[in-house]
Amino acid sequence: MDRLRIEQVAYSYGEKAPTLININLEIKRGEFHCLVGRSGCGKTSLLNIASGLLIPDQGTVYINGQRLKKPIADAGFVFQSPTLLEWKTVLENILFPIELKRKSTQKEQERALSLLSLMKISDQAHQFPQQLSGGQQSRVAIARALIKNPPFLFMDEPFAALDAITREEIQDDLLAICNDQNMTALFITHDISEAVYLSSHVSVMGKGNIMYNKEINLPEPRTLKVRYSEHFNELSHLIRQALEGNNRK
Ligand SMILES: Nc1ncnc2c1ncn2[C@@H]1O[C@H](COP(=O)(O)OP(=O)(O)OP(=O)(O)O)[C@@H](O)[C@H]1O
Repeated sequence: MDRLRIEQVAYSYGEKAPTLININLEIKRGEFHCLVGRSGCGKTSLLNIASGLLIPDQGTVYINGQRLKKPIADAGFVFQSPTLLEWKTVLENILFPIELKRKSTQKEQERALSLLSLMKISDQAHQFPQQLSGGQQSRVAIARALIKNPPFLFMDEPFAALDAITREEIQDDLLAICNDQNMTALFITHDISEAVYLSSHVSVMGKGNIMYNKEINLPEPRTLKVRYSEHFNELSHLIRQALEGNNRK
């Protein structure tokens, strides 16, 4: 069972005041967990600790009960900027995490093609990144993160640069893949609606701490109807209040 548990984690950059003070968080297999919080409160630092890119000064991160001491093997990452290799085609970019170490197999190439199809960019397979729109580039970055069928997906504001409609479409496609593959995801966003729509759980961070946790018990699959429902608005309002510090866990 792929499960991530963060226990009493603290972290400081050098001599600076602590960035993370006392973080406790559990993400079970198949959960989609969003982190929201004001700029500079420590979301990226927490994601880096959760994925093993940073090692905490105090406390422990457990993966399936084992203490995490290095980056999680084969975790998928997507960042705000798609960071694609300009001299490689879309298909080559998606296969790159494999080709970095060895030649990809026929099965892996088929998986890349099926991810292209799921991400609705099959027609762009042999194009280069600069020939794609921002939304298409984000889709390539997601497909690349998924090529090794990772148990964990870490995403740091991956859709921040996209227009509202493109963003909603990619959210639906991402959710379909995560549900299909029972992926465990940690996702950072500044957008409350995005957090509520995608998540099974939302955590609101204050400065260095998690101030509020909310299970998002909206119906699955998430649809346009869910997005405009009264319950969706109530949940968004609760998160908003928590961000303003008016709502404690
Ligand atoms: N490599 C670093 N060296 C020193 N300080 C850092 C480093 N990375 C982050 N910080 C500091 O840690 C604090 C939290 O930064 P972090 O990027 O984790 O916040 P965030 O909530 O993700 O912000 P944003 O929403 O703006 O991306 C900030 O005060 C930042 O200046």
